[in-house]
Amino acid sequence: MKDMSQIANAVETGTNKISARDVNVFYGDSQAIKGVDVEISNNTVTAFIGPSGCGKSTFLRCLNRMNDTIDICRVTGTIRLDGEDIYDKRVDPVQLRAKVGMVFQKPNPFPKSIYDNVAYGPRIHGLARSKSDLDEVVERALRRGAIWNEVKDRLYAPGTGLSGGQQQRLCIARAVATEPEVLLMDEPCSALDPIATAQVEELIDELRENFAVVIVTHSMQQAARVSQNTAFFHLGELVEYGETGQIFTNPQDPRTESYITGRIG
Ligand SMILES: Nc1ncnc2c1ncn2[C@@H]1O[C@H](COP(=O)(O)OP(=O)(O)OP(=O)(O)O)[C@@H](O)[C@H]1O
Repeated sequence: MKDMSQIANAVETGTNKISARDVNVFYGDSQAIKGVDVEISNNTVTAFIGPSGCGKSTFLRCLNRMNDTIDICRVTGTIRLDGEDIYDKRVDPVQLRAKVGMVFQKPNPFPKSIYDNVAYGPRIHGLARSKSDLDEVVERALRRGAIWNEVKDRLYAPGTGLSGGQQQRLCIARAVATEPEVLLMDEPCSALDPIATAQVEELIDELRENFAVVIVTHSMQQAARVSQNTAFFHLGELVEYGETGQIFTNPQDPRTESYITGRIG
């Protein structure tokens, strides 16, 4: 078993955006995450992989305090964003989630127009001073979501009327509209067909220019295609963390090797 400081220091590319130390998560009496240490780099896609139930989504939700919304969930340890403890009592979780945006497994546009889906966050966070400001914010976000060309002539049509892949890119546009610094994606392609998946994967690669992206995926091929760093979780532990190429070609822990060769999971 690797020393935790070795795991924490295993990835040295880029600057660290998020630093987690000794994170434990409990649902009631049951422990879902055990002593996780990890550094998430800026301008990098970090993939969380591991068998079903190993805690990937639970740990991802710690990074923007989405677990706060689950009554029986308790988080201990320290998670810092740019050095600031995100669990400090003075941190407003709503402001935090504007900085650390999230995209879910199933595209979940609001029952509003395409425009209003994207404008929602900037409006509540006061990011636009006028209608023309807001128009610009919406256009920039839709361009970053790689969906502008498909929707620019129907901005006032309902977001729910788009195809699944378009809805997911709309949700990505909605998440980036508040100018977050980190984008968390929980299996963002699992409800999409291969063409829409390829479009979203291409988009993820572009997004890392501006954000730290963390993606939970069941697909090792996807992790290999989109990420620079990979963290392998097993039974609530972070077993191995390193450059994606190294994790897939030269894993150091036998559990990682078993998973990537299909023997567990
Ligand atoms: N809201 C919840 N209440 C109670 N237990 C939960 C809750 N959410 C997750 N768990 C438990 O925590 C553990 C980790 O679950 P989690 O969903 O984080 O794993 P995962 O690796 O993301 O799984 P999957 O790949 O299947 O989505 C599991 O044992 C799960 O049953």
